[in-house]
Amino acid sequence: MNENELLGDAQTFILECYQELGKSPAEAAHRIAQIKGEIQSTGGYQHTFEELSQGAKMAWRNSNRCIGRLFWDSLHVFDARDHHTEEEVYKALCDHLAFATNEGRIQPTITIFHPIENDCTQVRIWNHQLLRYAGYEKEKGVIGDPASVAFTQVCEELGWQGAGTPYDLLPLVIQIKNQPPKWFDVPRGLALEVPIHHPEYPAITDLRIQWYAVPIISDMKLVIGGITYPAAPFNGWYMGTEIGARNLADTERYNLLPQVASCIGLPTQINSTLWKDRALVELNIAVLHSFKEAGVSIVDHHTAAQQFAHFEKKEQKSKRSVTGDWSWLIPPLSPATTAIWHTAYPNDEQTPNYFYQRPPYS
Ligand code: HEM
Ligand SMILES: N/C(=N/c1cccc(CO[C@@H]2CCNC2)c1)c1cccs1
Repeated sequence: MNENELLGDAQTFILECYQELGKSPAEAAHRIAQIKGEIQSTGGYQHTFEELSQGAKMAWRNSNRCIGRLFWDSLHVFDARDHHTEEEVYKALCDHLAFATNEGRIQPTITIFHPIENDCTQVRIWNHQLLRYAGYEKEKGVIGDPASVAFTQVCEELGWQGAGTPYDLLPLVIQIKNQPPKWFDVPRGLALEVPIHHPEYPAITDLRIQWYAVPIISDMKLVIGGITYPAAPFNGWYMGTEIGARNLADTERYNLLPQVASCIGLPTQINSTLWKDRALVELNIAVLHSFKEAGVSIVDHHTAAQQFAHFEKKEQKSKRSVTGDWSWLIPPLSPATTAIWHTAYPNDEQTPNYFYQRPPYS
Protein backbone atom coordinates (compact mmCIF):
# COMPACT_ATOMS: atom_id res chain seq x y z
CA MET A 1 0.00 0.00 0.00
CA ASN A 2 1.38 3.46 -0.88
CA GLU A 3 1.36 6.46 1.46
CA ASN A 4 -1.69 8.02 -0.22
CA GLU A 5 -3.76 4.84 0.18
CA LEU A 6 -2.59 4.55 3.80
CA LEU A 7 -3.62 8.15 4.52
CA GLY A 8 -7.01 7.49 2.90
CA ASP A 9 -7.63 4.40 5.04
CA ALA A 10 -6.43 6.22 8.15
CA GLN A 11 -8.74 9.17 7.48
CA THR A 12 -11.78 6.90 6.94
CA PHE A 13 -11.05 5.03 10.17
CA ILE A 14 -10.40 8.14 12.32
CA LEU A 15 -13.60 9.87 11.13
CA GLU A 16 -15.77 6.83 12.02
CA CYS A 17 -13.85 5.94 15.19
CA TYR A 18 -13.84 9.47 16.63
CA GLN A 19 -17.52 9.93 15.80
CA GLU A 20 -18.36 6.69 17.68
CA LEU A 21 -16.22 7.84 20.63
CA GLY A 22 -18.17 11.12 20.78
CA LYS A 23 -15.19 13.28 19.80
CA SER A 24 -15.66 16.53 17.84
CA PRO A 25 -15.00 16.84 14.08
CA ALA A 26 -12.25 19.33 14.99
CA GLU A 27 -10.49 16.70 17.12
CA ALA A 28 -10.73 14.18 14.26
CA ALA A 29 -9.35 16.72 11.81
CA HIS A 30 -6.46 17.52 14.15
CA ARG A 31 -5.63 13.83 14.55
CA ILE A 32 -5.78 13.27 10.77
CA ALA A 33 -3.34 16.16 10.23
CA GLN A 34 -1.02 14.64 12.85
CA ILE A 35 -1.18 11.21 11.13
CA LYS A 36 -0.53 12.81 7.74
CA GLY A 37 2.67 14.32 9.13
CA GLU A 38 3.72 11.00 10.67
CA ILE A 39 3.11 9.13 7.39
CA GLN A 40 5.11 11.72 5.46
CA SER A 41 8.11 11.46 7.79
CA THR A 42 8.04 7.73 8.67
CA GLY A 43 5.91 6.04 5.99
CA GLY A 44 3.45 4.83 8.64
CA TYR A 45 1.63 5.86 11.79
CA GLN A 46 0.94 4.57 15.29
CA HIS A 47 -2.53 4.12 16.78
CA THR A 48 -3.25 5.55 20.21
CA PHE A 49 -4.47 2.87 22.65
CA GLU A 50 -7.98 4.32 22.35
CA GLU A 51 -7.88 3.96 18.53
CA LEU A 52 -6.44 0.43 18.82
CA SER A 53 -9.13 -0.62 21.29
CA GLN A 54 -12.06 0.87 19.37
CA GLY A 55 -10.62 -0.52 16.11
CA ALA A 56 -10.45 -4.07 17.51
CA LYS A 57 -14.09 -3.79 18.69
CA MET A 58 -15.23 -2.40 15.31
CA ALA A 59 -13.40 -5.28 13.60
CA TRP A 60 -15.42 -7.77 15.68
CA ARG A 61 -18.63 -5.87 14.85
CA ASN A 62 -17.69 -6.12 11.15
CA SER A 63 -16.95 -9.87 11.23
CA ASN A 64 -19.65 -11.09 8.81
CA ARG A 65 -19.27 -14.77 9.80
CA CYS A 66 -19.66 -14.17 13.54
CA ILE A 67 -22.97 -14.94 15.28
CA GLY A 68 -21.61 -13.64 18.61
CA ARG A 69 -21.35 -9.96 17.70
CA LEU A 70 -23.95 -8.64 20.21
CA PHE A 71 -21.11 -8.23 22.75
CA TRP A 72 -18.69 -6.45 20.40
CA ASP A 73 -18.35 -3.38 22.63
CA SER A 74 -17.32 -5.42 25.71
CA LEU A 75 -14.09 -6.81 24.23
CA HIS A 76 -11.09 -6.60 26.60
CA VAL A 77 -8.07 -5.24 24.73
CA PHE A 78 -4.46 -5.78 25.79
CA ASP A 79 -1.73 -3.71 24.09
CA ALA A 80 1.38 -5.86 23.56
CA ARG A 81 2.94 -3.77 20.79
CA ASP A 82 6.15 -3.36 22.81
CA HIS A 83 6.80 -7.12 23.13
CA HIS A 84 9.84 -8.04 21.00
CA THR A 85 11.24 -11.40 22.16
CA GLU A 86 9.67 -14.87 21.95
CA GLU A 87 9.74 -15.07 25.78
CA GLU A 88 7.93 -11.73 26.15
CA VAL A 89 5.29 -12.85 23.62
CA TYR A 90 4.91 -16.24 25.41
CA LYS A 91 4.33 -14.48 28.75
CA ALA A 92 1.65 -12.25 27.16
CA LEU A 93 -0.09 -15.30 25.68
CA CYS A 94 -0.10 -16.99 29.11
CA ASP A 95 -1.53 -13.82 30.67
CA HIS A 96 -4.21 -13.74 27.94
CA LEU A 97 -5.12 -17.39 28.66
CA ALA A 98 -5.48 -16.79 32.40
CA PHE A 99 -7.44 -13.55 32.05
CA ALA A 100 -9.77 -14.84 29.31
CA THR A 101 -10.45 -18.16 31.12
CA ASN A 102 -11.24 -16.41 34.39
CA GLU A 103 -11.91 -19.81 36.05
CA GLY A 104 -14.67 -20.52 33.53
CA ARG A 105 -16.46 -17.18 33.39
CA ILE A 106 -14.88 -16.49 29.99
CA GLN A 107 -14.05 -12.87 29.11
CA PRO A 108 -13.84 -11.97 25.39
CA THR A 109 -10.28 -10.69 25.04
CA ILE A 110 -7.71 -9.73 22.39
CA THR A 111 -3.96 -9.21 22.77
CA ILE A 112 -2.43 -7.10 20.01
CA PHE A 113 1.25 -7.40 19.10
CA HIS A 114 3.46 -5.15 16.95
CA PRO A 115 2.03 -4.23 13.50
CA ILE A 116 3.78 -4.79 10.16
CA GLU A 117 6.46 -2.08 9.78
CA ASN A 118 8.22 -1.30 6.47
CA ASP A 119 6.63 -4.49 5.05
CA CYS A 120 8.30 -6.53 7.84
CA THR A 121 6.27 -8.83 10.12
CA GLN A 122 7.65 -8.46 13.67
CA VAL A 123 5.67 -11.15 15.51
CA ARG A 124 3.83 -14.19 14.15
CA ILE A 125 2.00 -16.97 16.05
CA TRP A 126 2.00 -20.21 14.04
CA ASN A 127 -0.91 -21.82 15.91
CA HIS A 128 -4.43 -21.70 14.45
CA GLN A 129 -5.74 -21.46 18.04
CA LEU A 130 -3.68 -21.08 21.24
CA LEU A 131 -5.36 -24.23 22.57
CA ARG A 132 -5.81 -27.14 20.15
CA TYR A 133 -5.23 -30.89 20.17
CA ALA A 134 -2.45 -32.62 18.22
CA GLY A 135 -3.13 -35.04 15.36
CA TYR A 136 -0.80 -38.01 14.74
CA GLU A 137 -0.88 -39.84 11.39
CA LYS A 138 -0.62 -43.61 12.06
CA GLU A 139 -0.97 -46.70 9.83
CA LYS A 140 -4.45 -47.42 11.25
CA GLY A 141 -5.55 -43.76 10.89
CA VAL A 142 -5.15 -40.55 12.90
CA ILE A 143 -4.86 -40.34 16.68
CA GLY A 144 -6.22 -36.97 17.92
CA ASP A 145 -7.48 -34.13 15.72
CA PRO A 146 -6.98 -34.77 11.97
CA ALA A 147 -7.18 -30.98 11.43
CA SER A 148 -3.91 -30.65 13.38
CA VAL A 149 -1.81 -33.28 11.56
CA ALA A 150 0.21 -30.80 9.47
CA PHE A 151 0.88 -28.38 12.34
CA THR A 152 1.71 -31.31 14.67
CA GLN A 153 4.38 -32.40 12.21
CA VAL A 154 5.79 -28.85 12.15
CA CYS A 155 5.94 -28.89 15.98
CA GLU A 156 7.71 -32.28 15.95
CA GLU A 157 10.24 -30.95 13.42
CA LEU A 158 10.91 -28.09 15.87
CA GLY A 159 11.70 -30.67 18.56
CA TRP A 160 8.35 -30.92 20.36
CA GLN A 161 7.18 -34.39 21.34
CA GLY A 162 3.55 -35.16 22.28
CA ALA A 163 2.39 -37.97 24.57
CA GLY A 164 0.49 -39.57 21.68
CA THR A 165 -2.99 -39.42 23.25
CA PRO A 166 -6.08 -38.15 21.35
CA TYR A 167 -6.10 -34.98 23.48
CA ASP A 168 -2.49 -33.68 23.62
CA LEU A 169 -2.40 -29.87 23.80
CA LEU A 170 -0.06 -28.50 21.13
CA PRO A 171 2.78 -26.09 22.06
CA LEU A 172 2.69 -22.36 21.35
CA VAL A 173 4.91 -21.62 18.32
CA ILE A 174 6.17 -18.01 18.20
CA GLN A 175 8.22 -16.42 15.43
CA ILE A 176 10.04 -13.07 15.68
CA LYS A 177 10.80 -11.39 12.32
CA ASN A 178 12.37 -14.01 10.01
CA GLN A 179 14.11 -15.95 12.77
CA PRO A 180 13.35 -19.67 13.24
CA PRO A 181 10.24 -20.04 15.44
CA LYS A 182 10.48 -21.10 19.11
CA TRP A 183 7.98 -23.45 20.80
CA PHE A 184 6.74 -23.32 24.40
CA ASP A 185 4.45 -25.69 26.32
CA VAL A 186 1.14 -24.26 27.55
CA PRO A 187 1.38 -24.33 31.38
CA ARG A 188 -1.00 -27.15 32.43
CA GLY A 189 -2.67 -24.97 35.05
CA LEU A 190 -3.68 -22.43 32.39
CA ALA A 191 -5.47 -24.78 29.98
CA LEU A 192 -8.94 -25.44 31.38
CA GLU A 193 -10.52 -28.56 29.84
CA VAL A 194 -14.01 -30.06 30.16
CA PRO A 195 -14.77 -33.84 30.34
CA ILE A 196 -17.92 -34.68 28.36
CA HIS A 197 -20.80 -36.49 30.11
CA HIS A 198 -24.46 -36.99 29.15
CA PRO A 199 -27.19 -36.29 31.73
CA GLU A 200 -29.10 -39.49 30.82
CA TYR A 201 -26.60 -41.83 29.11
CA PRO A 202 -23.74 -42.75 31.50
CA ALA A 203 -22.10 -44.85 28.75
CA ILE A 204 -21.04 -41.61 27.01
CA THR A 205 -18.58 -41.01 29.88
CA ASP A 206 -16.74 -44.21 28.91
CA LEU A 207 -15.82 -42.65 25.55
CA ARG A 208 -13.57 -40.31 27.59
CA ILE A 209 -14.30 -37.33 25.38
CA GLN A 210 -12.98 -33.92 26.45
CA TRP A 211 -12.58 -30.46 24.92
CA TYR A 212 -10.74 -27.26 25.91
CA ALA A 213 -12.77 -24.44 27.40
CA VAL A 214 -11.55 -21.36 25.50
CA PRO A 215 -11.31 -20.94 21.69
CA ILE A 216 -8.53 -18.43 20.96
CA ILE A 217 -7.99 -17.72 17.24
CA SER A 218 -4.35 -16.79 16.73
CA ASP A 219 -3.75 -17.01 12.95
CA MET A 220 -5.87 -14.10 11.63
CA LYS A 221 -4.63 -10.56 11.00
CA LEU A 222 -6.37 -7.46 12.34
CA VAL A 223 -6.49 -4.49 9.92
CA ILE A 224 -7.32 -1.02 11.31
CA GLY A 225 -7.06 2.18 9.25
CA GLY A 226 -4.51 0.70 6.84
CA ILE A 227 -2.33 -0.76 9.61
CA THR A 228 -1.98 -4.59 9.75
CA TYR A 229 -1.51 -6.54 13.00
CA PRO A 230 -0.47 -10.10 11.99
CA ALA A 231 -0.51 -11.36 15.59
CA ALA A 232 -3.69 -10.42 17.48
CA PRO A 233 -5.10 -13.55 19.21
CA PHE A 234 -8.73 -13.15 20.21
CA ASN A 235 -11.17 -15.33 22.15
CA GLY A 236 -14.83 -15.54 22.96
CA TRP A 237 -16.69 -18.54 24.34
CA TYR A 238 -17.86 -21.51 22.29
CA MET A 239 -21.24 -22.05 20.73
CA GLY A 240 -22.00 -25.69 21.62
CA THR A 241 -22.48 -26.84 18.00
CA GLU A 242 -18.88 -25.94 17.14
CA ILE A 243 -17.73 -28.75 19.43
CA GLY A 244 -20.71 -31.12 19.27
CA ALA A 245 -21.74 -30.79 15.63
CA ARG A 246 -18.34 -30.22 13.96
CA ASN A 247 -15.13 -30.81 15.97
CA LEU A 248 -16.35 -34.10 17.53
CA ALA A 249 -18.81 -35.13 14.78
CA ASP A 250 -17.23 -34.46 11.37
CA THR A 251 -15.94 -37.62 9.73
CA GLU A 252 -12.67 -35.81 9.01
CA ARG A 253 -12.42 -34.64 12.65
CA TYR A 254 -13.05 -36.87 15.73
CA ASN A 255 -15.85 -38.76 13.90
CA LEU A 256 -17.62 -39.86 17.11
CA LEU A 257 -21.25 -40.23 15.92
CA PRO A 258 -21.08 -44.00 15.36
CA GLN A 259 -19.61 -44.51 18.87
CA VAL A 260 -22.17 -42.16 20.44
CA ALA A 261 -24.98 -43.97 18.60
CA SER A 262 -23.91 -47.39 19.86
CA CYS A 263 -23.50 -45.97 23.39
CA ILE A 264 -27.17 -45.02 23.39
CA GLY A 265 -28.36 -48.17 21.61
CA LEU A 266 -29.24 -46.73 18.19
CA PRO A 267 -29.23 -49.01 15.11
CA THR A 268 -26.57 -47.53 12.78
CA GLN A 269 -27.26 -49.70 9.72
CA ILE A 270 -30.27 -47.86 8.27
CA ASN A 271 -30.19 -44.13 7.37
CA SER A 272 -33.95 -43.70 7.66
CA THR A 273 -33.86 -44.45 11.40
CA LEU A 274 -32.10 -41.04 11.51
CA TRP A 275 -29.64 -42.56 13.99
CA LYS A 276 -26.98 -40.04 12.92
CA ASP A 277 -29.32 -37.12 13.66
CA ARG A 278 -30.30 -38.57 17.06
CA ALA A 279 -26.65 -39.17 17.97
CA LEU A 280 -25.82 -35.61 16.89
CA VAL A 281 -28.50 -34.09 19.14
CA GLU A 282 -27.45 -36.22 22.13
CA LEU A 283 -23.77 -35.31 21.64
CA ASN A 284 -24.69 -31.61 21.57
CA ILE A 285 -26.82 -32.02 24.69
CA ALA A 286 -23.81 -33.65 26.37
CA VAL A 287 -21.47 -30.78 25.38
CA LEU A 288 -23.81 -28.07 26.71
CA HIS A 289 -24.54 -30.08 29.89
CA SER A 290 -20.82 -30.72 30.55
CA PHE A 291 -19.71 -27.10 30.08
CA LYS A 292 -22.51 -25.87 32.33
CA GLU A 293 -21.67 -28.57 34.94
CA ALA A 294 -18.01 -27.43 34.83
CA GLY A 295 -18.98 -23.74 35.21
CA VAL A 296 -17.50 -22.85 31.80
CA SER A 297 -19.25 -20.26 29.60
CA ILE A 298 -20.91 -21.67 26.48
CA VAL A 299 -23.95 -20.69 24.41
CA ASP A 300 -26.47 -22.96 22.67
CA HIS A 301 -27.25 -22.15 19.04
CA HIS A 302 -30.84 -21.06 19.76
CA THR A 303 -29.78 -18.52 22.37
CA ALA A 304 -26.91 -17.36 20.14
CA ALA A 305 -29.34 -16.78 17.24
CA GLN A 306 -31.66 -14.78 19.51
CA GLN A 307 -28.68 -12.70 20.68
CA PHE A 308 -27.77 -12.08 17.02
CA ALA A 309 -31.34 -10.81 16.39
CA HIS A 310 -30.83 -8.43 19.33
CA PHE A 311 -27.52 -7.31 17.73
CA GLU A 312 -29.38 -6.56 14.48
CA LYS A 313 -31.90 -4.36 16.33
CA LYS A 314 -29.15 -2.52 18.23
CA GLU A 315 -27.27 -1.84 14.96
CA GLN A 316 -30.42 -0.53 13.28
CA LYS A 317 -30.85 1.89 16.22
CA SER A 318 -27.24 3.02 15.69
CA LYS A 319 -28.02 3.61 12.00
CA ARG A 320 -25.51 0.96 10.92
CA SER A 321 -26.40 -1.73 8.39
CA VAL A 322 -25.76 -5.32 9.51
CA THR A 323 -23.54 -7.24 7.09
CA GLY A 324 -23.24 -11.01 7.35
CA ASP A 325 -22.19 -14.24 5.68
CA TRP A 326 -25.45 -16.25 5.89
CA SER A 327 -23.77 -19.56 5.09
CA TRP A 328 -21.58 -19.22 8.23
CA LEU A 329 -24.10 -17.48 10.48
CA ILE A 330 -26.63 -20.37 10.35
CA PRO A 331 -25.71 -23.05 12.91
CA PRO A 332 -24.86 -26.57 11.65
CA LEU A 333 -27.62 -28.13 13.80
CA SER A 334 -31.34 -27.33 13.19
CA PRO A 335 -30.48 -24.12 11.25
CA ALA A 336 -34.04 -23.58 9.98
CA THR A 337 -35.33 -23.34 13.56
CA THR A 338 -33.40 -20.04 13.94
CA ALA A 339 -34.44 -16.59 12.64
CA ILE A 340 -31.09 -16.31 10.84
CA TRP A 341 -32.23 -18.97 8.34
CA HIS A 342 -35.15 -16.76 7.28
CA THR A 343 -33.10 -13.55 6.94
CA ALA A 344 -30.85 -12.26 4.14
CA TYR A 345 -27.65 -10.31 4.91
CA PRO A 346 -25.38 -8.36 2.53
CA ASN A 347 -21.92 -9.93 2.74
CA ASP A 348 -20.11 -6.62 2.19
CA GLU A 349 -16.56 -6.49 3.57
CA GLN A 350 -15.96 -3.55 5.90
CA THR A 351 -12.86 -2.49 7.84
CA PRO A 352 -11.62 -2.59 10.52
CA ASN A 353 -11.85 -6.39 10.31
CA TYR A 354 -10.11 -9.74 10.87
CA PHE A 355 -8.75 -11.50 7.80
CA TYR A 356 -7.05 -14.74 6.86
CA GLN A 357 -3.37 -14.41 6.06
CA ARG A 358 -0.87 -16.63 4.29
CA PRO A 359 0.20 -19.58 6.52
CA PRO A 360 3.68 -19.02 8.05
CA TYR A 361 4.63 -22.59 7.10
CA SER A 362 3.71 -24.77 4.14
C1 HEM B 1 -18.25 -14.07 22.69
C2 HEM B 1 -18.60 -15.21 22.13
C3 HEM B 1 -18.48 -15.53 20.66
C4 HEM B 1 -19.18 -16.52 20.04
C5 HEM B 1 -20.21 -17.46 20.69
C6 HEM B 1 -18.77 -16.53 18.65
C7 HEM B 1 -19.25 -17.45 17.73
C8 HEM B 1 -18.70 -17.62 16.48
C9 HEM B 1 -18.94 -18.77 15.63
C10 HEM B 1 -19.83 -19.96 15.98
C11 HEM B 1 -18.24 -18.59 14.48
C12 HEM B 1 -18.18 -19.54 13.28
C13 HEM B 1 -16.93 -20.41 13.53
C14 HEM B 1 -16.89 -21.63 12.61
O1 HEM B 1 -17.94 -21.94 12.02
O2 HEM B 1 -15.82 -22.25 12.53
C15 HEM B 1 -17.56 -17.31 14.61
C16 HEM B 1 -16.76 -16.77 13.62
C17 HEM B 1 -15.98 -15.65 13.80
N1 HEM B 1 -15.91 -14.87 14.95
FE1 HEM B 1 -17.08 -15.02 16.59
N2 HEM B 1 -17.87 -15.54 18.43
C18 HEM B 1 -17.63 -14.91 19.63
C19 HEM B 1 -16.71 -13.89 19.86
C20 HEM B 1 -15.84 -13.38 18.89
C21 HEM B 1 -14.80 -12.42 19.17
C22 HEM B 1 -14.46 -11.86 20.56
C23 HEM B 1 -14.20 -12.13 17.98
C24 HEM B 1 -13.07 -11.18 17.68
C25 HEM B 1 -12.71 -10.16 18.48
C26 HEM B 1 -14.88 -12.93 16.96
C27 HEM B 1 -14.54 -12.92 15.61
C28 HEM B 1 -14.97 -13.89 14.71
C29 HEM B 1 -14.44 -14.03 13.35
C30 HEM B 1 -13.37 -13.14 12.70
C31 HEM B 1 -15.06 -15.14 12.79
C32 HEM B 1 -14.85 -15.72 11.36
C33 HEM B 1 -13.68 -16.70 11.40
C34 HEM B 1 -13.34 -17.27 10.02
O3 HEM B 1 -13.68 -16.61 9.00
O4 HEM B 1 -12.73 -18.38 9.97
N3 HEM B 1 -15.87 -13.66 17.54
N4 HEM B 1 -17.85 -16.74 15.83
N1 LIG C 1 -16.45 -19.39 19.38
C1 LIG C 1 -15.49 -19.11 18.48
N2 LIG C 1 -15.48 -19.75 17.34
C2 LIG C 1 -14.67 -19.49 16.25
C3 LIG C 1 -14.46 -18.19 15.79
C4 LIG C 1 -13.65 -17.98 14.67
C5 LIG C 1 -13.05 -19.07 14.01
C6 LIG C 1 -13.27 -20.35 14.51
C7 LIG C 1 -12.62 -21.52 13.85
O1 LIG C 1 -12.58 -21.34 12.46
C8 LIG C 1 -11.98 -22.44 11.82
C9 LIG C 1 -11.63 -22.07 10.42
C10 LIG C 1 -12.93 -22.31 9.65
N3 LIG C 1 -13.77 -23.09 10.53
C11 LIG C 1 -12.98 -23.52 11.69
C12 LIG C 1 -14.06 -20.57 15.60
C13 LIG C 1 -14.47 -18.10 18.78
C14 LIG C 1 -13.11 -18.16 18.65
C15 LIG C 1 -12.47 -16.95 19.01
C16 LIG C 1 -13.34 -15.99 19.39
S1 LIG C 1 -14.90 -16.58 19.35
